Amino acid sequence: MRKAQEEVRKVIGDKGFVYEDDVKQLPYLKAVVKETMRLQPTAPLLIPRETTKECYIGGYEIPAKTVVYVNAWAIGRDTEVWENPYVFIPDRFLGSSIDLKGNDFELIPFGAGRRICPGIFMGIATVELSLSNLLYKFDWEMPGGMKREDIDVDRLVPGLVMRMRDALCLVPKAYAVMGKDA
Ligand code: HEM
Repeated sequence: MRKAQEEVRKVIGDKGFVYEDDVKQLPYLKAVVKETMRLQPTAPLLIPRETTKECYIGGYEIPAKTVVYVNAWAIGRDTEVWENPYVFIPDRFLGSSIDLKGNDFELIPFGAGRRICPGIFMGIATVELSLSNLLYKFDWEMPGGMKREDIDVDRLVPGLVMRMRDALCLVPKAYAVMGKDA
């Protein structure tokens, strides 16, 4: 978090607010978003699909009208694709051409192909913009007595959409930004 925060505060300076156009100057923050979506894709099994006709996937015969799930969560943790897949390393995306747009099948939190999420650009922009402003404007601390080890990001409520079982509560401390919009 500290590295992403330093980046955004350095790039935005005293401007007072991070705007959509500024985000392209925040490669580390973008890498943090990708790395988060790799490890914790919002829809771990995407949206179920049904085959319209018999087909073969990876050598397996799939009859017509079969419901198929694509496990984006498992792909994001595949040891054959990712080095140290269980470790949160945003730097792996710096200088890498892997994006979120469904071109790179090892990272598909928005799906891929004809039924890819049509809200992908709005989704990415919303996450990047809100995260960058939250890091720009506030310092974040654990609530009294809580330690990093007390947070288990893999303790989840099962469902179509991934959500932590224990809500993550952090304490914001306003950071003085001396800008026109502050
Ligand atoms: C971070 C934000 C978002 C994430 C992670 C996300 C993720 C996804 C995923 C994984 C799918 C299934 C794709 C597939 O099966 O290949 C999907 C489908 C869809 N998403 Fe999103 N989405 C996000 C934001 C949005 C927004 C902002 C909208 C609309 C404004 C939207 C509208 C839809 C719709 C309508 C579908 C169904 C598409 C279809 O089946 O043809 N999503 N999304």
